[in-house]
Amino acid sequence: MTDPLTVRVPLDGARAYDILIGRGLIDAAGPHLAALGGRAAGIVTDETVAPLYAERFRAALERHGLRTSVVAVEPGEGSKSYAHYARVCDALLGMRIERGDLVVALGGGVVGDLAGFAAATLRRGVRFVQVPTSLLAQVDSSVGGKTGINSPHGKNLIGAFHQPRLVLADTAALDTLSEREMRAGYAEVAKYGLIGDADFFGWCEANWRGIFSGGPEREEAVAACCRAKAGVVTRDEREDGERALLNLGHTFGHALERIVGYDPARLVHGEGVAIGTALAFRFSARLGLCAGQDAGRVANHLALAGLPTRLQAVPGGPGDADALLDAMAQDKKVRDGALTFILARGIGQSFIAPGIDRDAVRAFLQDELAAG
Ligand SMILES: O=C(O)C(=O)C[C@@H](O)[C@H](O)[C@H](O)COP(=O)(O)O
Repeated sequence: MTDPLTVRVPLDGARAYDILIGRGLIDAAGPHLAALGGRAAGIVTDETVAPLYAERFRAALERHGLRTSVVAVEPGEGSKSYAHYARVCDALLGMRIERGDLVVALGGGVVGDLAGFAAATLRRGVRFVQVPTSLLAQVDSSVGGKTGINSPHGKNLIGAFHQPRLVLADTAALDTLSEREMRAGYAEVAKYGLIGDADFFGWCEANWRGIFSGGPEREEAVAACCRAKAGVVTRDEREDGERALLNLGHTFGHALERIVGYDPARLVHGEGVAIGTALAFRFSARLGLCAGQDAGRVANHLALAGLPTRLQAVPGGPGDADALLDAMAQDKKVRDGALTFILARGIGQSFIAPGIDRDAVRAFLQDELAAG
């Protein structure tokens, strides 16, 4: 393999860590994990990823003296549940994973969030490594230490901040991703441009096909997103301020995921984010904050990449405006009962907008639903 790109997340002292990005890192993982110390690695994965990579990954670690065991959950958001969390914790305990050992997430965002939460709580905290195998996890969820599971009340409502010690993003793993999962991850790539980097969004408009097809644009995009996220997380690790910007599109998106019961046949996270991002821009335009032209440009680009941008695109329907508002009421950004949205003054000019009036949101959603 060629030398991977490295992005540093410069948190305090020993909590700083590297994100390595490149093709072939799954097979080359041994020395990187062995260098962290520990005798054993408890690998958490899912039943789609396991047959593709688990044996190769285990062999790579065992060649470097690590004892390995694997627990695989069902693929999909449904595994971010109390029942699966308990199963994973008990499996890791059954493997005798100690505090000095490693819990490793080998998979997409669901596996990373679930394994990370298990690592955060097992023996009150075991060291954790992310080996993300989806675009979404490589550009976003594997970095920054947000871990957790869903509740019937809403998305990611039970969780902990637990930073990984290392992230290995093997971009060759994306070659086996379905077109749909690739698109879903791309919604988070575009998000980084829309939050604070208009040039990066322009670059995405020109280069997104290369990310999908596995050209050098793929590593460039993963590194650009990780660099942006590393900066935000280092400045505001626990989301007291700026980090909330990373939630662009997520207030609407999480509500949609809850409405479909986290059913991946209807909606996956990135699709919810794509619809939510288009809505956030149209809502900003309606409030007179950003030009309608910008909202149109965002929706056009997401649609060109094959992503949904309208509520009506949710199979089985998105519920009515009140159902959506009800789902949003449990958003973690709610303060004193009022909704906080991430809105935009233009492309690359997102900002945190607290105290958003529910009636304004209801009227907007009703118009969106009526637009057909
Ligand atoms: O890392 C963050 O901070 C994010 O908000 C990134 C999001 O894209 C990601 O989906 C995150 O897991 C959502 O977190 P939540 O706090 O809104 O549940």
